[in-house]
Amino acid sequence: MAVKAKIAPSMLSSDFANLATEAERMLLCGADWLHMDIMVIYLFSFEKFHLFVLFDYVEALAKAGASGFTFHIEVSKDNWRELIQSIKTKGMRPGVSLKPGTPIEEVYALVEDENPVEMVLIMTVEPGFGGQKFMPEMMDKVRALRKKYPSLDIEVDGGLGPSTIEMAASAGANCIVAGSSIFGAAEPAKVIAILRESVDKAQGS
Ligand SMILES: O=C(CO)[C@@H](O)[C@H](O)COP(=O)(O)O
Ligand SMILES: [Fe+2]
Repeated sequence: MAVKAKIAPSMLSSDFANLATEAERMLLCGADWLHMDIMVIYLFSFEKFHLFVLFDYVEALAKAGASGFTFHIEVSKDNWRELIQSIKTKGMRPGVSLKPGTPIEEVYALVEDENPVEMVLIMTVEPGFGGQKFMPEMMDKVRALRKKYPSLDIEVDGGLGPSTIEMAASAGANCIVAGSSIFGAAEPAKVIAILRESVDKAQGS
């Protein structure tokens, strides 16, 4: 079953002093979603972090009008069921993300649960900052996931642009996060169109 292309400019590469204007500009350029990374530096214990802070963010993001909330499996191993439920209760789409070193098998339970995530985000760089090099070896994870779940939204994030999109799209990714390749382009609309065409072609739509 073909899945729809979703192109999501990563606001981490935008002009932070003009976020609203940048967001509007991306939507006018054809973006489907806006991708916001939230990185929390915590100075207390890991357990306290995931018990209190993560759920506070669900509340805050819902209030701010987010349509989806994707959490990292690495910090949610013990409470992902409650997290998915609270994201859905707040009217957002739940997604799970995994870092390059995390095996893809770790998210299968979340996709197959009776109250499942609706998207899996495969990081194609180490989380942290924009402008890093795409990791092609992550495409094995994308292929494995697409083979198992033909209609799942599979997102990739990190180093995506016109020179790497073929690898991601042909492996089966349909949701594409791109920061520097879009915000650094003279014509962002063209880059968004190239990313979309590549996904559409691979999906046969
Ligand atoms: O989550 C992250 C980085 O941690 C990303 O969303 C980057 O912001 C993507 O930027 P590019 O690699 O596309 O420049
Ligand atoms: Fe990101």
